[in-house]
Formats: sequence, C-alpha cells, structure tokens
Amino acid sequence: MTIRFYKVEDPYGCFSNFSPHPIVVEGVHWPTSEHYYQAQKFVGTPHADRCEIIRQAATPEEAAALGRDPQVSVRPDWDEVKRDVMYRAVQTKFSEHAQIRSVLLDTGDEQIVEDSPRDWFWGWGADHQGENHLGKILMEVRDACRRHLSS
Ligand SMILES: Nc1c(N[C@@H]2O[C@H](COP(=O)(O)O)[C@@H](O)[C@H]2O)[nH]c(=O)[nH]c1=O
Repeated sequence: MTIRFYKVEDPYGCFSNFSPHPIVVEGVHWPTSEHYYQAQKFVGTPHADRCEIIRQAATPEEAAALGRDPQVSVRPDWDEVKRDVMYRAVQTKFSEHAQIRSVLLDTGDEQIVEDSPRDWFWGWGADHQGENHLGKILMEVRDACRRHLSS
C-alpha cells in the first residue's frame, strides 16, 4: 500500500520536513530540515543575511514563510539546485536520527507520497497527478540507507 504523509501530527509525520528533527550541515545546526531547505534559497544572493534569520526562526512554518516571501528574490538557479538541496537535507536528517531511519527502512519497498493538496512538485497535489519529488527523495534515501547497512 502507498504510504502517505503530510502533517507532522499525522501518521509518518516524521517524513515531513516540518518534523522536530534538527540537522547539522557543515557544522551548522538547523532546527529542522525545512529551516535548512528554505535558507538555501538565499545563499550567494544580496539577501544572504536571510539565511541566518531563517535558521533562527522559531518554527518550520515561520521558516517556510520567510523563504516564501514574494518580496525577496531567491537565487537565480534555485529551480536547478532545489532538488539536490532537498536530497542533502533529507539524507542528513535520516543519517542523524536512528529512530526515524528505522521508520523509513521499515516501509520496505512501499511507495512514499507527500500527500500535499497544493504542492505538485514536492507532493502529488490534490488530484494526485503531481511529481512527488519529496516522496521520491525519501525512497532514494531509504535505498541509500539500506545499501550502507549491507556494505
Ligand atoms: N510539509 C509542509 C509543507 N511542505 C513543504 O514545504 C517545502 C516546499 O516549500 P517551497 O519550496 O517554499 O514551496 C517542502 O519542504 C515541502 O515538504 N508546506 C507547508 O506549508 N506545510 C507543511 O506542513
């Protein structure tokens, strides 16, 4: 059966980037993978100061809002790099938290879908026709964890 996730409080909520699992990337602590993902939008831009503002946001919702401010331009290559950014965020999260790594590994080879009604890129969208890149990255990270375990 397909594993659907979205809100942190719902089943498989630990797969959401809003889940309370901090990550450390290049020695920098991020409260959630969402904080890290949203901050990368502004690396190398005139608004690079926004990275630290986002890192210090009290909640992932606030971090997402700061990252989605239409008044502030993201890095011009964001659409080209955002999937790699997301992969690094998710891979780091599950490498640093054994308990949720077990949850991910225990999904076997089931399909994983971000059941977002309004995100057709990271999720499958309300009509379930979206690209589900976050679900695909979770399945890629699951496979990488499994290979690491068997090596
Ligand atoms: N989980 C979740 C969301 N989805 C998350 O938002 C991020 C995409 O943001 P953007 O690239 O700015 O559209 C990505 O991490 C995706 O999983 N959005 C929400 O407003 N609430 C939520 O609970």
